[in-house]
Amino acid sequence: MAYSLLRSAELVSAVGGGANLTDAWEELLRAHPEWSDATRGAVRDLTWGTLRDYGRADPVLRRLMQKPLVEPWQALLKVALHRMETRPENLHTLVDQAVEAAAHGAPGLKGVINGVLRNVIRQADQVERWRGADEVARHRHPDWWIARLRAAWPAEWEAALAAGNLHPPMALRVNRRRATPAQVLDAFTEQGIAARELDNGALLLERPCPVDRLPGFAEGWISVQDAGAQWAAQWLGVQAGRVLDACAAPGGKAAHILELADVQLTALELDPRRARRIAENFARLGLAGEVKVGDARRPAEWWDGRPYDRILADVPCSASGVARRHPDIKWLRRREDIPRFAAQQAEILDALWHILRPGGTMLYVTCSVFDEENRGQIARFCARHADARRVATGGRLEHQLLPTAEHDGFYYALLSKLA
Ligand SMILES: C[S@@+](CC[C@H](N)C(=O)[O-])C[C@H]1O[C@@H](n2cnc3c(N)ncnc32)[C@H](O)[C@@H]1O
Repeated sequence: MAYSLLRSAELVSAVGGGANLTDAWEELLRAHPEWSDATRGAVRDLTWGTLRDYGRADPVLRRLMQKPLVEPWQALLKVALHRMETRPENLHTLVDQAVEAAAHGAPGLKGVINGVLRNVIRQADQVERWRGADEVARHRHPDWWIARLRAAWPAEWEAALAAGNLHPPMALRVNRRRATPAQVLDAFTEQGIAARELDNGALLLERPCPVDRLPGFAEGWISVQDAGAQWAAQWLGVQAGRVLDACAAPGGKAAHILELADVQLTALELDPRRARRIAENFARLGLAGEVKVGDARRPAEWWDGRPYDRILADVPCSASGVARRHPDIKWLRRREDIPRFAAQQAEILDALWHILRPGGTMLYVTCSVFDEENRGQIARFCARHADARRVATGGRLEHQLLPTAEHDGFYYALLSKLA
């Protein structure tokens, strides 16, 4: 336990210093090929959990300490507090393990760490009151994030924040070229895997499960894809013709389109490393689509001059709708990042509009919950382009999916270009 606490503290501390969690985690795994599944699981759970618990430690540590410890020891306290709150059995053993974690790297801090954590145990009721009185600790999101959501969604914001703190659900997309949802569910039942079908055909697992234990995964029957992302192919409404997925990696939505319709699809991606993952996914699923590396803002560099019938613009965004999967997002994003994302999205949309044929449609998608990237973005786009018309999908002109227990947060709006 001491070892896992320390490794997790180092990761939490790295994210606090601006590191991307996925990159830092992969680097750590490469450095420790000897780790057992149990060690990997323990470090991951502690780290992801502590980061999901944004703001829970601060009001406590602020009151119990005169000044923060140097890193990673302040992060060690946060990891320990997370563990104490989520697994309140054997608290004293946990404190001993946290002290043990400090013993080698910072023996001089053993006393402070011991004192702070034992105070947390002694003053448990007070600790709860401090957390209850602190909005950030209550909602586990940055204050500016809470304020934006509350202003935009006065009735829904609290439920959306609470759902954003849950362990993410695991949903699957069924490759309709190879199987039906009923066939997949039958195969799951035989293996004792509980799942159910949602409105849009996505399968929601009762409990997340490693993909290699899922029957049909290796055969390309299914892919992991959040249920909220599985509206894209349906709402883009593809049957035939030329389709561009302009921001395509790792290729989940592009593959879904190819599973549903015989179209000529180009999957464009700016990052060459990520573009390779699109090709790998197409190969596993037995799909034929063209993969191109290029910048959606600069069609002159990669476009063949023939307009597209349909464009999917699943643009880079704050990823605020999927923060429970990447909890470092809550620590790394700043309020001033949102207008930067919005400007980049507008640039992509404007460039893509020129290569859409008159009469064609473009589906705008983000995994953001912020208006500036969503409703506001589309309103500004329509004000700039007199030939843009909004088209209803699923009976509505736009869909802001806020995170729930079933799906992540997404925004969708379909635009058609006047012929
Ligand atoms: C939200 S993700 C796309 C997810 C993908 N559609 C799927 O369903 O699997 C956005 C992607 O756009 C890429 N991207 C960012 N800026 C881009 C640009 N200017 N042109 C093309 N791709 C870009 C990012 O590297 C990232 O892979």
